Amino acid sequence: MVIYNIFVKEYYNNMETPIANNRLLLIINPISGVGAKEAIEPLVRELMTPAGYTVDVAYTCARGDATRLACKAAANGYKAVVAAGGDGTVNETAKALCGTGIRFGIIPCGSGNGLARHLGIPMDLRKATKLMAKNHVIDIDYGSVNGMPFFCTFGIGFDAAVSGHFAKQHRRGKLSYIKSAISEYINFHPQVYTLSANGKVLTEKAFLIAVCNASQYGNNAYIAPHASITDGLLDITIIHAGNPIDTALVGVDLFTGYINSNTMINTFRAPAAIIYRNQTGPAHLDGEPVTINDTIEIKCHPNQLRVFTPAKEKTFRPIITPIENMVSDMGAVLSKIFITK
Ligand SMILES: Nc1ncnc2c1ncn2[C@@H]1O[C@H](COP(=O)(O)OP(=O)(O)OP(=O)(O)O)[C@@H](O)[C@H]1O
Repeated sequence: MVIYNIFVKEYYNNMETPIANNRLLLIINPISGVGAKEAIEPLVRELMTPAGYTVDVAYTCARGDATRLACKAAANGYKAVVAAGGDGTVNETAKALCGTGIRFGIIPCGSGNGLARHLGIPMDLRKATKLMAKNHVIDIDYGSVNGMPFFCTFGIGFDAAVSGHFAKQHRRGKLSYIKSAISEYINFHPQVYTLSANGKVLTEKAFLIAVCNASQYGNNAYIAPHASITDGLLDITIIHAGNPIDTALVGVDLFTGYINSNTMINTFRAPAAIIYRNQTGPAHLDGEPVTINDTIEIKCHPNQLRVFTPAKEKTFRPIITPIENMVSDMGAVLSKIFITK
C-alpha cells in the first residue's frame, strides 16, 4: 500500500505543469481480478511509445483514485488515458473522460471485464495493448442512474445482491462471482417494481431488472446479447420472478446468448426510463454495489466516450459467439501461464 501511495504522489508531482503533447496516462488497479499486474507497465511502454505516446503510470490506492487521476490527466492535456482493471476501474476512469474527446483504453484484468468483452478487446494483455497501438477509436454511449454514470450495465434485484456479496469477498475473480450468486440465491426475495419507458408503464414482481449499455455483465454472461453501444438506446431486460427451474433455464440462456427467447424475460429498448420501488435499496453500477433511492431515473447519453476498439465490429450470434469467446479466453489464460514461466 505504501509503495502504491508513492506511485500516486510521484504521478501528481509530475503533473504540476500542464502537458500539451501526446501523453498517455496508464492507471493500474493493483487489486482488480486475480492476475499479477507487473507486466502491464513495461508492456504499455513497449507498445504505445512507437505508437506516438509518452507513457506515465499511476497505481490506484483506494476506491475513487482512478477518477481523481483521470480528471487530473484531462485537466493537464493528456491525449489518452488507459485503465488496467475491471469494470469498476473502467467506470471510475471513464466517467472523468466523457465529453472530453480524450482517448480511453482498456487493459482487461478484472474479474468480469464486461465492457472490454462487449467491445471485442482481447483478454490477452499483449493483444489488448497491441489493439490500442493501432489507434482505432469509436465514440460510445454511456448511461446514467440518478446522475451516476455507467458504461456496461446497471441493475436492481438479484444482480445487485450478487455484486453486494462479491464486493465483501477477499478473493476476486470468476469463482468468487459464482460463490456469491449461489449464496445470494438461497435467501433472495424478489420485489415489486413499476417501470415507465417509451410512454408505457408496467408493474411487476421481478427477479431483476438490468439496464444495459453493453451486451453482458462480464464473464460472457449475455444479459442483453443484441445491445448496441452506439445506438443512443439502453436495452432493458426484466427477468420475472419464477421457480428454481425457471431461474436455472434463464441461467443457461444467459451464457448461450438465447436469453431474449426465454419466456421469463421481457426486453425492450429505450433512451430513458424511470423505475419506482417501495424503498431506497441496493443496486449496482458496472458491478459495483451502491444504495439508491426508491425513484430511479435512467438516461442514455449518446456518443460521449472515445474508446480504442478493434476496427471491425463483430455481430453477436447465439452459441457461436459464446463459444468463440470461451476459446479466446482459454488462449489468454494459456498465454498468461506461458509468459509467467
Ligand atoms: N488499491 C486499492 N485497494 C482497494 N480497492 C481498490 C484499490 N484500487 C481500486 N480499488 C477499488 O477496487 C474495486 C474493484 O476493482 P475492479 O472493478 O476494477 O475489479 P474487479 O471487481 O476484480 O473486476 P470486475 O469489475 O470486472 O468484476 C473498485 O471499486 C476500485 O475502486
